[in-house]
Amino acid sequence: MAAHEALLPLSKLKYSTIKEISDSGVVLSSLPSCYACRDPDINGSTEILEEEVPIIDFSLLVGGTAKQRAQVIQDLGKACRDWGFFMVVNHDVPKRLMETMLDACKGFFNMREEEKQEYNGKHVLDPIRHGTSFNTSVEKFRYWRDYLKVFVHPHFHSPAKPSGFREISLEYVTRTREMAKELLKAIWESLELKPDDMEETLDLNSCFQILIVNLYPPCPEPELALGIPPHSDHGLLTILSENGVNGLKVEHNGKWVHVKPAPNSFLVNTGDHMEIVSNGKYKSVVHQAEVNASSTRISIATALGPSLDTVVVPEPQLVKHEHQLAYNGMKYRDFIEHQQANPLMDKSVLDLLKLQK
Ligand SMILES: O=C(O)CCC(=O)C(=O)O
Ligand SMILES: [Fe+2]
Repeated sequence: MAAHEALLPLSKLKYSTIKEISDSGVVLSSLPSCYACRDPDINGSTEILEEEVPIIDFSLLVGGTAKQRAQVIQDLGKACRDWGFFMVVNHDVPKRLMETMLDACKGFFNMREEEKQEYNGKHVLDPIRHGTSFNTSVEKFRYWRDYLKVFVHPHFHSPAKPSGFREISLEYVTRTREMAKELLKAIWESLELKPDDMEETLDLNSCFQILIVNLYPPCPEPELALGIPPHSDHGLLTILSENGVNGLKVEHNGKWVHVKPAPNSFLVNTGDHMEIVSNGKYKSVVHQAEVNASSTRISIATALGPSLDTVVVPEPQLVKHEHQLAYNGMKYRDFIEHQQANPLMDKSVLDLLKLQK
């Protein structure tokens, strides 16, 4: 890329993905203007909080004594109330599976652009989508990120290539779904709701699960760009792992916290549907992904929600206690479509459902 291409506006950019830019072999001395989505004078001054995120020991939840399980449920409740975010350690997803899944994801992004493009530019509810930024048809700027999004439950989908991706991703999403369901059950209990009601209320047998793989290649001026802008996730819980390169920031008490996960841990955040079903007791957490100048970051997010046809409303028991209904419901499919078809921004769809307090 010639030096002057760094100044080109979006409409003139000849590369379609970040991977293509970084593979082109030209060293970018500055960021192409269409990726300069933030003003360092403003963003540089947002306060960063150095705080440890809550840690949940999964082994004590599923294999501990009754007392230990009760303590983890209490800790989960506190993490959801105070943060909407926690790190899960001692889980039962094999380390080897986490590693092979990362390799399979690298394999996908390393395929030729023409092979990946088979999945480009389709409807936001298509079961397999590869793309760049978030939604380039509605964005003013681009984000420094390529993605692969795959619907994996109740119907499992997978790109046909690279070889092995289907088998590995099936195992990965199955194991992470089982873990997410255990966490959901415990969170439900922390709200003092009956666990038996959860499956039915959220139609979890047909729960919607999506796999999102994010690729963030090194960026020439990372302080001007973003991988993903501040947003909340649409589901109940999102389970995230990464390739050892940090970049996630979560909002906590009005400030940003850099998250540095322990090796082999999962990062878990509450989504908009957790906020709705809990009648606002457990808020979905706003988070963003930063990029850096030296290393490629890959994150693997898998989000679990109710079934696509469910209209989640606040649990009646919680409304009774708090004497006020805080949210309207919306069919989950419509909620997702709305979020994916518009610029990604904080809690924009959830805000539509909020009732005046
Ligand atoms: O890459 C990350 O750390 C965050 C990804 C994310 O927020 C998402 O995929 O919704
Ligand atoms: Fe997210």
